[in-house]
This record gives sequence, C-alpha cells and structure tokens, in this order.
Amino acid sequence: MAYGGPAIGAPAVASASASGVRQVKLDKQCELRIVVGRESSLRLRLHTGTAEIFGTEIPPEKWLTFPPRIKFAVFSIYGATIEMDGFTETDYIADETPMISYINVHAILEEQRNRAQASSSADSNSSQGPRVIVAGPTDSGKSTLSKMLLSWAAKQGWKPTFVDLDIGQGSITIPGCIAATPVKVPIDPVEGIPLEMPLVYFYGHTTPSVNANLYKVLVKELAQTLDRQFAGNSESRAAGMVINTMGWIEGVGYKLLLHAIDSFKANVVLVLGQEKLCSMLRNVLKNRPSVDVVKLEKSGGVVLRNAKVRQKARSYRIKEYFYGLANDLKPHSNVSKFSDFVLYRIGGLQASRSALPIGAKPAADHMRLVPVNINRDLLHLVLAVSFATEPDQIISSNVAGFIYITDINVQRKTITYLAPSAGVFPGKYLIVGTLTWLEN
Ligand SMILES: Nc1ncnc2c1ncn2[C@@H]1O[C@H](COP(=O)(O)OP(=O)(O)OP(=O)(O)O)[C@@H](O)[C@H]1O
Repeated sequence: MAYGGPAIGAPAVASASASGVRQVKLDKQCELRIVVGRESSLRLRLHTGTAEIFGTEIPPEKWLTFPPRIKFAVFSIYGATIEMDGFTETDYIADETPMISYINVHAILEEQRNRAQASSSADSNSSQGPRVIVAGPTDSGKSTLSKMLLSWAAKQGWKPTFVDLDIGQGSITIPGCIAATPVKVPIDPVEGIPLEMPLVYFYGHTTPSVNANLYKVLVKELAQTLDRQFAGNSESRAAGMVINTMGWIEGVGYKLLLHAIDSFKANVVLVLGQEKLCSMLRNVLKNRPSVDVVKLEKSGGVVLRNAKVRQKARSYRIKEYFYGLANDLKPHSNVSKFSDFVLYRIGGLQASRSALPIGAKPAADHMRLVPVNINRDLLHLVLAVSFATEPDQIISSNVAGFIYITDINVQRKTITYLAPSAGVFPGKYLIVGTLTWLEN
C-alpha cells in the first residue's frame, strides 16, 4: 500500500502581522499558517481560486471570523488569493507541507470504504470500512489530521465516526472524557463538529496515569458500544472510524495505545512524526497482516503548546461547554438539595487500615465505586451526570452531560451548580473526578 508521498517545495518564509484588509497570494500546494492575535478576532475570505482549512473547503467570497489565539492553516491545491482583515500573531506561507501525503492516505481510505460498501453487508469483515487510529507524540498534529480525514470523507458523502481518546484536550466534548460522534458534514473550522448526541464516557481526570485501568475499561466500553451500533448500520460500518489518541506514547501510554488498537480493531495505524514509535508498532503488529502501520511526516505548522497553554485550552473548552463558543449560550444556575443526588468516585482503597490486620497496607482497587460525601471540597469541580439508573451501572454507562459546582451550603444542605440547559437529569447519579474549572 502506498500511503505516503513526498513533501513539497522550499522552506517557509515568515511575514509580519498587520491590520486592515490584506491580500495574500497562495501558490499551488502552499499553506498560509496563521495564529490570530491575542486581543481581537480575524476576518478571512477566499477571493479567488479554491482553498480549504483542515479539510473543509472555504466558501468563495464569504467573510469568516476566527476568534483570538486560534491557530490554523489555509491550504490550496491549485492556488488561491486570500483576504485577511485584522491582527495576527503570526502569519506566513509555507511551500513545504505534508498535505499531499495526507491526501494520498485519504484516497486509500476511500478505496477501502468503496470496497466495504460494495461487499455484502452480511459479511461483517469485508463490509467494514477503515478503522484508522492516529498516533504520535504531543503536538504532532494528530487532532488536525483526524479532522482532515473526517472532513474529506464527509465531503464525499460518507458519515465516518470520530472517536476521541485524548482526555487531555477533548475535541468532541470537555477534557477528561473519551467520546465518539458521527461526522456528517465537513468540520467547520471555527464552530467545530456539530454534535447531535455524542457518545461520551467520563474518565474524570486529564492524565491517564491517575487510573489507567479505568481508562482501559472505558475505551473497551466505547469500542463495544460502537461495534453494536455498527452491526446494525452498514452505512456507518463502511464509512469506518477515525480515532484520535493521546500524545503520551511512553511506558503506560504506549500500552494504552496498543490497548486502543486492539479494542477498536484498528486496521490502519497512522504514526505522525516519530520513527521510534512507528518501528515499535510495526514490530509488535507484524503478525497481523490486516493492520497497516504507516509513518507520516509531521507538519511544520503544528504549534507547540506548553503545560500552561494546555491548561488554558482545557479551561476554554469547559467554558465553551457552558457558555458557547462566542458566549452565545446561557447556562442555567440551579439549586438542589443534597438528597437530590448520589455522588460516586471511581477508584479507591479496598479497605481502611483499621479493618486490615496490623502491618497490612490497603490495596488500591481502581474499579471500586466510592460514595462521595457532599461538602465544600466539591467546589469548582466539574461532575458528570450518568445515564445509570443503578450504582452498579455507573462504570459502564455513558454520560448525559456535565454540571459545574459553584456553591455548597452545608447548613442548608444545598448545592448550587451550572448546567448548560434547564433539562431534567436522566438519573440521580453524579460522577466525581479531579476535573476542576475556575470561572473568570
Ligand atoms: N499546518 C498547520 N498550520 C497552523 N497550525 C496548525 C497546523 N497544524 C496544526 N496546527 C495547530 O497546532 C495545534 C496543535 O495541533 P494538534 O491539536 O493537531 O496536535 P496534537 O498532536 O493533536 O496535540 P496533542 O499534543 O494535544 O495530542 C492546534 O492548535 C492546531 O490548530
């Protein structure tokens, strides 16, 4: 299989940012890379030619508005003229990008989808389209490549499923979750993926090391639920999935990546920007001829983010959940009685020291459901509202949404919280993790 392809052209040249309408000429197979200024948004339109942003075509002559700090690239296969109005932190044209190799991957996935569609839907193997997993270190462009592959497929009329296993950032919902959703139209570069009813499991932490066993159990649950959905839906099965993973690829992170490849029965593993990971995966998967491991070049446009920037991005994502992208949603502040909810944490110690023989240490039980007392320690935590109707369903249940605790009144035994809408909760069970948010 020839997935790869050459990078094109000469090194990029940086240019200064400016305000006022500017015209930028984009030669064929070049990319305009932009970081919008910190204070104000940027307007951009396609004046002539054709161009796309991460796989989604830009409509001609229509001004698009990009919020402050957003990082993106406009790529043109045949050449285009772009107009920009507003400040940027950086903008430059790169004539060396791996975009053609990414497009080649898309073309091969298309062949696999067509073959799957043409085969008898009774044969679950041959009617299964590509199950692509995108792996690589942090800041290698995994989420961006996933979105491109999904948007290109949606443009051809497929409805591929996007699976996001990256609990650190969260492209589908808030951080601390793993989730899946069908992508029916190319992803809007500003608004993101339109969500109908995403399938979301709450892990509750932003690093998998807090409870790697729980992470694995949730990944398995999500994979099995999608398998059941695919079994009755030949359209989704043929379109396949694109699975975005975490950038943690050493030690436990590597084991979790292998676990995800197995759980989702991935048949294409795309490795971005790391030779070592690629050769380790090729080696470990060499006895499975049905799995292709493909090395792809990382784009020079991917912006590196330090821990502080990542923390901020997480915070924005949670804010967006409650308030909308442009502060256009009005979350509901509610007051409930302590007795309206039952709270659980997943993972704890098996027995207290006092219940154990002298000298014995309590062992950690990562799957233990631990009741949580309501007190002010819960302030500023984001909790998940489980679909479970009994406590023993909590670990295997997906979640309906999230609430943010803004006040606890111990005397009156009341909880004040924000919810994105005024809807009725599907049950009384809330899951507590370590996901906090400070509204500012
Ligand atoms: N070609 C490009 N030009 C400009 N910006 C880009 C380009 N590719 C990616 N970016 C930006 O770089 C940032 C990081 O990319 P991305 O989120 O895809 O990386 P990742 O590998 O998924 O990160 P993580 O470490 O969170 O797993 C994003 O803000 C994205 O919009």
